Amino acid sequence: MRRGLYLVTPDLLDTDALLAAVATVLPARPAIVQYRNKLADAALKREQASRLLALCRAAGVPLVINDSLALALEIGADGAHLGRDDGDPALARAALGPGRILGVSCYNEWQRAVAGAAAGVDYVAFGAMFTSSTKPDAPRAGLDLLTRAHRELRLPVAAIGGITLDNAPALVAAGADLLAVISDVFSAPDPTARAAAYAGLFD
Ligand SMILES: Cc1ncc(COP(=O)(O)OP(=O)(O)O)c(N)n1
Ligand SMILES: Cc1nc(C(=O)O)sc1CCOP(=O)(O)O
Ligand SMILES: [Mg+2]
Repeated sequence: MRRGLYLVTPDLLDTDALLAAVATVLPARPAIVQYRNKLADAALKREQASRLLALCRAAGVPLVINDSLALALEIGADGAHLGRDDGDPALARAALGPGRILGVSCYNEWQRAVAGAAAGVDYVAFGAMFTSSTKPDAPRAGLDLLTRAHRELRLPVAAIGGITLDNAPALVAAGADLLAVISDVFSAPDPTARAAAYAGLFD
């Protein structure tokens, strides 16, 4: 897995608008795109995820599905991202096989990262690193968790929550390999340039 920007999609119900938004940032070669939509129903999620998969495949960028291992398997996505209520990572690893990406949310809990590593995940994610307008009530995680995970787990470390181009260098310095971002890229005046600037942090 490459280090770099980990783009998470905004909650758009207009599928053409969603695809256009992601197409705009793919030239910046994000390390991963995650399909996340908290507003869509199951049928719309299936349609959006399938069309995003085709788009990301054409660009050579892996697409990971948030919340649903079943949807990831159904559409043949490149992986799944599981939160606290999204199932057992060890079972997900077995279902995905070794070749696809599995990530877990660890919030501010070190033990979740240790358990994820034991279950064979491909990355562990900590957050919220900063106050997030997308998820204002997310508990905050310290930079020390990134550093500890970088030192003690042989896994890529993702950071999420309130990340901006201004605070991102501190996360990379602390040990983050992946910067998971929604609003700072998709709400930027020039999302392509903003995504490229994130990629530049890993040169
Ligand atoms: C890379 C990454 N890290 C954490 C999350 C949060 O996942 P989760 O806890 O399942 O919360 P929701 O995203 O479903 O609101 C994530 N999506 N991606
Ligand atoms: C989806 C999500 N999960 C978080 C966590 O802390 O687990 S924070 C978050 C929102 C990320 O969006 P933005 O880049 O706009 O802050
Ligand atoms: Mg989730």
